[in-house]
Amino acid sequence: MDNLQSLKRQVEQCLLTHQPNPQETISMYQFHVDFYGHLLSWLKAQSTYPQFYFNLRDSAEKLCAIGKVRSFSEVFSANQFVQQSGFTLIGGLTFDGASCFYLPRLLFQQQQNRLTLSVFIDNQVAFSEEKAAIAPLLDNLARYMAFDDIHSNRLQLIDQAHNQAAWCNMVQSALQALQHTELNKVVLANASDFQCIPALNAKDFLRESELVNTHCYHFLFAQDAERCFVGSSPECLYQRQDNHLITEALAGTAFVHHDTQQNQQQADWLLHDSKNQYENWLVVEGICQNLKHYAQNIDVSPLSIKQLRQVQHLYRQIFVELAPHIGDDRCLQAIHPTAAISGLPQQIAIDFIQKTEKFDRTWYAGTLGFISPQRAEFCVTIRSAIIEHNKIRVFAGAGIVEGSDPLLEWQEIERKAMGLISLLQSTTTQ
Ligand SMILES: C=C(O[C@H]1C=CC=C(C(=O)O)[C@@H]1O)C(=O)O
Ligand SMILES: [Mg+2]
Repeated sequence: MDNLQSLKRQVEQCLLTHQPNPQETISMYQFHVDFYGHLLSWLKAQSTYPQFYFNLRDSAEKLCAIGKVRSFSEVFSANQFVQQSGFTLIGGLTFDGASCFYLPRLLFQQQQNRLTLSVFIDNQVAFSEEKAAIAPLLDNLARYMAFDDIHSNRLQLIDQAHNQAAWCNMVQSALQALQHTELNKVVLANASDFQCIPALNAKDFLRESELVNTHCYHFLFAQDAERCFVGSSPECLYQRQDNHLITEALAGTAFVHHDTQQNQQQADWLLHDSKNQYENWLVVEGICQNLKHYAQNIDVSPLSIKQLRQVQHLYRQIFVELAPHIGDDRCLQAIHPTAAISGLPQQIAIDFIQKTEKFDRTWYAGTLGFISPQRAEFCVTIRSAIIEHNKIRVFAGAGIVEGSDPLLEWQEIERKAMGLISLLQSTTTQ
């Protein structure tokens, strides 16, 4: 018997015997099975929202969730709930810092081929209502939907928040601000809207991205059936195990060449280029400044290179020993948004972005991940897109510092966007 069928039976059985315990506001039931399917193919067959998928960059671990039992619009209360209940919350922060954390109805955690399903039941709601809410999820629990090939889907560029000329003007005004104000760095971004024929399924798209955009986090967050935020990001906001936190500065970019020798030359150039070194160092400085009040110790690794499919980046890890009782609410608020996506000084950069960019970043350059009592992990939601019916909006940004060349920064954002766009056939370029 398929293992999801067996999971479904176990959950059904459990609901038959569930006795709401007045001491327990929320009950959690956990089930374990071997699993050889793909959680995105399972998610594709589900019709309950919100939907969440998080494939971790540095380990063979995936989280996948549907439905919602509790939500938290403040990180403080989200963290408090995690500490008190011991449950895992998923979600994150938009670029602007709006918080969206929740306890899902069903949470799958996959480690290699081992799958754990947690089912949450709210004891503050009549059990008959809970059963009625869970029934449609149970109906679909053992279902998958095969992935469709997306290679023949065609993309046509229909609009851009900033075309090349407008982008260059925007970078020029940032360069002026760098000269005449306290601003040291600002990360500017663009949004490109494509029509996709036929309409694109976000799960097919992310599956394709997982296959080729390796060494990345892969994430999907759909609050409803209308639109879905997806992406494959190389950047970790932080990972925490007890009071050991690792964060990073990923900033400074060169293209990737197919020729190995030329690629190595690019990497060598990037490692020694002062503009890119400065772009990266400001991220380290921003993170260290913001974390110093919460840390007992901070160590910064030497510069290295993170190679991706289209671009390569300067990369430093930052190892932090947190002071006692510092929760993920403080960590998130201290680290997000880093100077890799906002700039430095942080508030001046954010103000500049808000008055200059002609689109709303929403979840682009935000963060998604999970919080549990022992561990937490979040990625920075760059290299991302919003898929809405037959439209896809792709985001890409670049750090502007003294010495930035507007046209080179344009090429940089276009190349970053290619990480996702190249998964489909692009028929128009501007
Ligand atoms: C803001 C983005 O990239 C950041 C991460 C790595 C390198 C960057 C850069 O070199 O400009 C950016 O700071 C993006 O991809 O949208
Ligand atoms: Mg750059």
